[in-house]
Amino acid sequence: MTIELRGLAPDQWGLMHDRLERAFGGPGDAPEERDHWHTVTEYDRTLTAWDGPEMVGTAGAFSFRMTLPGGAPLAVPGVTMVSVQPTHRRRGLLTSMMRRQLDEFRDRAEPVAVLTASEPAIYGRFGYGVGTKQLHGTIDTTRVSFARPAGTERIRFRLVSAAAGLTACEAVYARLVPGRPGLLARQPGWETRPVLDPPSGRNGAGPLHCLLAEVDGELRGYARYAVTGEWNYGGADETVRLRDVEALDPVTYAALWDFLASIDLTSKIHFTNRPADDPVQHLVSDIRRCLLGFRDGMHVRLVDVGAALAARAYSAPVDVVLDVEDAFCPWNAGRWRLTGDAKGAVCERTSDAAELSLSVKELGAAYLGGFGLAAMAGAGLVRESRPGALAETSAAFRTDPEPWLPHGF
Ligand SMILES: CC(=O)SCCNC(=O)CCNC(=O)[C@H](O)C(C)(C)COP(=O)(O)OP(=O)(O)OC[C@H]1O[C@@H](n2cnc3c(N)ncnc32)[C@H](O)[C@@H]1OP(=O)(O)O
Repeated sequence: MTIELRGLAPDQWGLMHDRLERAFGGPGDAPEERDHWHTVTEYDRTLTAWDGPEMVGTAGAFSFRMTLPGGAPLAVPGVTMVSVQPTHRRRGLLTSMMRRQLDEFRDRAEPVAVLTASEPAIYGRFGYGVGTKQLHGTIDTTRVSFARPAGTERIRFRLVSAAAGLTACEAVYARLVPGRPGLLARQPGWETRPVLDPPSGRNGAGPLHCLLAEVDGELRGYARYAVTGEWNYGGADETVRLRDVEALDPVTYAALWDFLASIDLTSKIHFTNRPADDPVQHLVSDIRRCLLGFRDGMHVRLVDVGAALAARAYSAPVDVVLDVEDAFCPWNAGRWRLTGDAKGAVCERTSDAAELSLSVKELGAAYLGGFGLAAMAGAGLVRESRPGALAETSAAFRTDPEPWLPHGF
C-alpha cells in the first residue's frame, strides 16, 4: 500500500466531509453545522491521504489567536478534522499526517499547536499534553441556593433568541478573551458558532435561549441555555442545559446563576464545560449536590520550545535549566535556560547542567498554567536535579485564573 499525502482541492470538500463523518460514525452533521465547517475550512492547511483513487485520511488546522499567561495573544494552529478510514486504521496514517503537520507548523514559525481530542489517548505520543480542564456538573436546584451579592437588584434581565443576542454577547466575550489563558479570539467565520442549534442536536431540549443581564441599559453579562421537556408522574422535572454564562463583573455573574436556578418547572442545571476555577463553586450553598467533575479540555504541543516558553509571562520570577525529551520533534530535545517573570521571558539553548528533566508532553500540559509541574513530578514525570528548582518553576508556570477553552473545534 502506498499512501500519498496531498492538499485539499476546492471541489473535494464534500468528499472530505463525508469521509470525516464516516470515520466519526453517528448520524452526521446537520446542514447548518456542515455549512459552518465548510466556511471555516482553510484549504491551504488541510491534508488528505490517498490510497490510489480513495481518500482515506484527513487532517486540518485553523489559524487561531490564543491568550497566553500574561494576556498576550499568540497565533496558534488548531488541529482539527483528523480522521483515518476504518479500512486503513493502525497502519501509521495518522502518524504520517502528524509528522507533516508539525513540520509545517515549524516552517510557519508557529511555536505552539492546540487541539481538542475525540479521545485523549491519541495525541500524547505526538507530544501533546492536556493543558486545560473542562468542569462539568449537575446542580440540584431544589436543594442548592445561590448567593446574591449586593447590587443584583439593579440588574434587568431580557430573554431573546440566541441569534438576536449574538452580536451584543460577542462584544462581552471579546472583552473577556485577554483575561484568561487558553481563550481564542473569535476569527472570521466563527461568529455564529456559539449559537448553532440544529433541532437534530437538541436531544430532547427546546431551542437555545439567550438571557441578557443589563444595568442601566448596558449589557453586563449573558447566559445561553435550553430547557429539556422532562415530566414524570410527580410533575415537571426539567433541566436547564447551560451552554454559556459570562459576565463582566461578579455581581452580574451571581445574578445570572441565581436566575438560571429559579426557572419555573426546572429542578437541575446541567453543564459540561466550565473553567475548573469557575466562581460558581463559591456561590452555591452545597457544593456536594453540584456533582462536579472534570475531564480533559484543550491539548497543547510546544512546536518550538524556546519560542513558546519565551512567548508567555510567568507568575513568579523563574531561572531554570530544563532538559527536554522530544522524540517526535527532536529539534526541541536538550537543555534550555528559561529566565522570566510577569513582564516576559527569554528561553535559549544552554550547556549548563539540567535542573529539571521532563518530556515535551509535560511541558505542553504545564504551558498554560492549568496543571502543576509539582503534581507531574509526583507521578515521576518531572525530575529535579537542583533542590528548589521544582517548587520555583511549578509556581512560576501556574496561572490565576486557570486556562480554559469554552468550546471544541
Ligand atoms: C483533533 C481531532 O480531530 S480529534 C479526532 C480524531 N479522529 C477520530 O477519533 C475519528 C476515528 N478514529 C480515526 O479516524 C483513527 O483511528 C485515528 C485518526 C484516531 C488514528 O489513526 P491511525 O492511522 O489508525 O493511527 P496510527 O496507525 O498512525 O497510530 C499511531 C499509534 O497511535 C495509536 N492509536 C491510534 N489511534 C488510537 C486511539 N484511538 N486510542 C489509542 N491509541 C491510538 C496506535 O495504536 C499506534 O500506536 P503504536 O505506535 O504504539 O503502534
